[in-house]
Amino acid sequence: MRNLEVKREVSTMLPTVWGEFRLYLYTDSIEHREHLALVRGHLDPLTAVLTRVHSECFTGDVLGSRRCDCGEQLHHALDHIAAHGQGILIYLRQEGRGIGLREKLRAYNLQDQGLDTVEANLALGHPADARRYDIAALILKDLGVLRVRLMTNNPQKIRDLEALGIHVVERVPLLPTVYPENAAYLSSKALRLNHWLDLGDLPHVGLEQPGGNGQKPHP
Ligand SMILES: Nc1nc2c(ncn2[C@@H]2O[C@H](COP(=O)(O)OP(=O)(O)OP(=O)(O)O)[C@@H](O)[C@H]2O)c(=O)[nH]1
Ligand SMILES: [Zn+2]
Repeated sequence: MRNLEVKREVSTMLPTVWGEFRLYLYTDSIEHREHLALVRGHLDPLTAVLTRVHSECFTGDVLGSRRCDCGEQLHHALDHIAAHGQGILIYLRQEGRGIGLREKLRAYNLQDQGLDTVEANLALGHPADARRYDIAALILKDLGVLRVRLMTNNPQKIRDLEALGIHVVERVPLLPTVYPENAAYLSSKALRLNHWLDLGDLPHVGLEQPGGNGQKPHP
């Protein structure tokens, strides 16, 4: 089998609502997908860099879907990087936990019939999570980054990056808002995928907060 490599194809400046970033476009040598790294500030190889490794979610990231917390996590990660003045967001093209958009939308229909996010993937003949982080590790190494403060709630992502030679010196939580439309999905992430999410501690909108004092909208 061919060795996985990433190739830096283009680097350009990108002014955004979160300020100015350098945007790198990489291709991988296996599936020839285009992955992105958005870099703010000077990356000091001796300092652990505030980093988000984000998996593509067209419905959440672009359309603002409330079925999931992806769009909010993306924006929170960019808020943190902007506030810190330095950091990296890697955008991996592994839509739908690696099963692709078409299959994710089919999985949504199964979830509407009562399956949870894991059961729906399995019913369609896919693994619960088909993602890989080796491309992210190679991009970080290409950028000279071996130590990160990783913005995530996903313990598996940390284990995978550590196994690939990226030292996660700190986990920075990304706490989503609980809406009626994503409550079941967030609790499946906690219970079935072991994410560090305690729904009782999260801000709730349009739902009674379990053990809390009612509605607390996200600022
Ligand atoms: N198959 C499937 N994929 C989903 C579903 N909801 C979100 N996704 C995808 O899941 C990926 C994001 O994964 P998450 O589990 O939300 O988060 P994570 O990246 O593992 O963990 P964090 O670092 O904490 O965000 C994106 O690729 C989304 O498209 C779903 O119900 N089914
Ligand atoms: Zn999503």
